[in-house]
Amino acid sequence: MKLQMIGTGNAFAKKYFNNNALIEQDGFKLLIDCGITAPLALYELGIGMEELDAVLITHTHGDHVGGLEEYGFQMKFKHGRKPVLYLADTLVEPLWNHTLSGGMTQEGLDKLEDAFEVRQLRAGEVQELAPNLCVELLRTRHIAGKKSYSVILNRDVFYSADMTFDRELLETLVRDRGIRRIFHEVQLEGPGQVHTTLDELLSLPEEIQEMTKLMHYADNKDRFEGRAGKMGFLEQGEVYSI
Ligand SMILES: Nc1ccn([C@@H]2O[C@@H]3COP(=O)(O)O[C@H]3[C@H]2O)c(=O)n1
Ligand SMILES: [Zn+2]
Ligand SMILES: [Zn+2]
Repeated sequence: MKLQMIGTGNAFAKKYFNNNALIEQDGFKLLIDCGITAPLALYELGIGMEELDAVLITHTHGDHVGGLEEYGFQMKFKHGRKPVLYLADTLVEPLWNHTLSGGMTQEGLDKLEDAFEVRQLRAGEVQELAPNLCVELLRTRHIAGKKSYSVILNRDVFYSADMTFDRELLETLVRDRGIRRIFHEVQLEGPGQVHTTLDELLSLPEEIQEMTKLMHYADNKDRFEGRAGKMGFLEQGEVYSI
């Protein structure tokens, strides 16, 4: 499986695109999150939106879903097909009613299913998306009143959604569920009210830090090079074999 971050920035980053990940397995391309900057980020990498086989979203913040209107419209009006959209069953209603309906509603486009081939996922259930690619959503804490789902890929890679620190979850995933790689969001400075701080991640056991790479960071990330213990930073655009 290959991972390429089309962006590694947090919601307010200007040097980095939104934290969205392109997963490739046996030629199948899955984009995890499609934020406001995703159309430009893909364009700069030379990847056409029509090359994506599916998009999966973790939660309904703009840096994770803000590019879906363009994606849906490009696919409908330029390519004449509905793109496949994976999301938790609980996000279908808020994604359409609170995010997309304003821009996308028109005759014949009255619900999410009119614009996308919607595939609902239930947290805690493993679902095969393509040959040799399965995912499981885990509900993780981000902001009160906002549902957010992290992703387990092929049963052994944990990709965090935006989330507050959850030491118990991370330790359990590694100890009991055989997770061998962790891609985790990070807030480099300040209190982690809705995100996980670098200091919190630095308090994890070394063997967990060694399997962890950081993403969703602020524009001043370079100041923190060498200050992330055994963890490294994911770099935007680079292709990783995972
Ligand atoms: N209670 C909140 C809610 C949101 N925010 C900021 O808004 C951003 C939305 O995208 P995000 O990537 O989840 O990061 C959130 C915080 O920066 C915040 O700081 N506190
Ligand atoms: Zn975010
Ligand atoms: Zn968020």
